Amino acid sequence: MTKAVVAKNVTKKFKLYAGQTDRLKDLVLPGNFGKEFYALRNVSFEAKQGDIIGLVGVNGSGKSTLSNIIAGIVPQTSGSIEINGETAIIDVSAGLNNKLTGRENIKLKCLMLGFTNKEIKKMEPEIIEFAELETFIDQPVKSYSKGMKSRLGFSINISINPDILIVDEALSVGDKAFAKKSLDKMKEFRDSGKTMFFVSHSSSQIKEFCNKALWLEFGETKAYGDMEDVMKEYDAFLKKYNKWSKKKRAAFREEGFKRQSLPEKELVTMS
Ligand SMILES: Nc1ncnc2c1ncn2[C@@H]1O[C@H](COP(=O)(O)OP(=O)(O)OP(=O)(O)O)[C@@H](O)[C@H]1O
Repeated sequence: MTKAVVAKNVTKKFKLYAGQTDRLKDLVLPGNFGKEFYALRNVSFEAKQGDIIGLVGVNGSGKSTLSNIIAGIVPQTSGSIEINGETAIIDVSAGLNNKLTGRENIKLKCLMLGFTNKEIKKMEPEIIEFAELETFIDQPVKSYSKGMKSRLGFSINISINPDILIVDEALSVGDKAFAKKSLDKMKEFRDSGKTMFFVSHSSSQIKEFCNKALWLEFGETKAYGDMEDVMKEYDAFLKKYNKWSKKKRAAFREEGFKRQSLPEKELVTMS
């Protein structure tokens, strides 16, 4: 079967600065100011065409960073990622232009993807109807609520029918009815044999929806493979994690954060 995405040792480093002075020094002076921080480290996986992959992990584990790299929004620092096909990302901040109206945003996004004016005119009513924005579509997006923006972003990105769809917590905003409608639309997309990455804090959504899962912990791969195997392990971890005291959770995060700040050569393989 065709490979949709092949990631090899994908690593994303950010620089953390103690303050603005450090940031400026790092820009203009020789030497190294600020502290390197690994948002992702050596993440490798293969997704076949038609795979629906759930990205799981506690807050800050690197799910959004990986989503943005797969979508081509941010580059990785090292490692490689091969993407076979057109990607689109749906996330709560949706990448909409606030100064433009809803309708202009639809046009802009579709033009950027190479659709013709005729094709856009045909797609437009469907996008507006799905987003339930008929009355507001000619208002600037800056006047929209978070839920309205998220509905518009969802509707545009699913309608352009990409080969690979990345959905980052898109169902967490807005009302239940829209979440259900979106999930149904995503099922249609899945059943047409497309590839999808699905970030959700809801284990049950991942279980309902995905055939594979990638569990990230502090930017590293904790497990990847068959959804049932990975989710069994992840749910067992969550059960344990949720019972921990605040202090124990903070210590766990502190330990992880320390590890994410370690240079590659000092890293010992995670158990
Ligand atoms: N631009 C940035 N500069 C510095 N650090 C960043 C940047 N973007 C993300 N990070 C850090 O990288 C780590 C991974 O963040 P990311 O948002 O990918 O995690 P996540 O698993 O999606 O989290 P959540 O579930 O809370 O959305 C976090 O520690 C975050 O603070």
